[in-house]
Amino acid sequence: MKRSTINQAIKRATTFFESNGWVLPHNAQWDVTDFGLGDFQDCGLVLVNLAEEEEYCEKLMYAQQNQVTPMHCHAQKKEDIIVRTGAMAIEIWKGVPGKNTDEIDVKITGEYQKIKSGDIVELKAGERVTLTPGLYHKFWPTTSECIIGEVSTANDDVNDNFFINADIGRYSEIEEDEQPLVSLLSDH
Ligand SMILES: O=C(CO)[C@@H](O)[C@H](O)CO
Repeated sequence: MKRSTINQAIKRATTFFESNGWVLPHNAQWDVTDFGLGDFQDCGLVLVNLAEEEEYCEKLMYAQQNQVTPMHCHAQKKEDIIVRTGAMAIEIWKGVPGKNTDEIDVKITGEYQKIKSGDIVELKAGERVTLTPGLYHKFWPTTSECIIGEVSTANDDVNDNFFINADIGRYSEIEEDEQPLVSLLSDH
């Protein structure tokens, strides 16, 4: 991924965060990824790790319409994915996508709902979904821009992301075509 694309994504996310009243700490831990696929606009995510503790983690994320965070699950992490501004869709599977279309009980905005494995759940600002370990998920904004929160148990992006697409690498290789605006989590 080009450093210029990363810089531009950070500028755009910052503008949208600010215009929606989200103030970041001076030492914000930025993480921008195209998941190693080289097509950031279609498959990418901007993340800021707000708190990363042994017991819990909080992130703020930004994506544009139809920019997908690809299908993955976590073996350890339980997370709430929360729409802060805008709206998004999230596809949820009980196990490996396509294999199981059973009904599953998923907590949506604090209340269990029965959905079919593989269903796409639409969430608008203020709404959240609780993803337990093993639930595969893929999400994308349905509005031009979207701020997405994540509150979870311990986060380990190096060892606890299991993507369906074997070509995916969680952190992108960076092509240094201009000076970094900020250093990313993956830079150190
Ligand atoms: O868990 C999520 C989204 O479900 C993010 O925190 C990961 O960083 C994506 O790889």
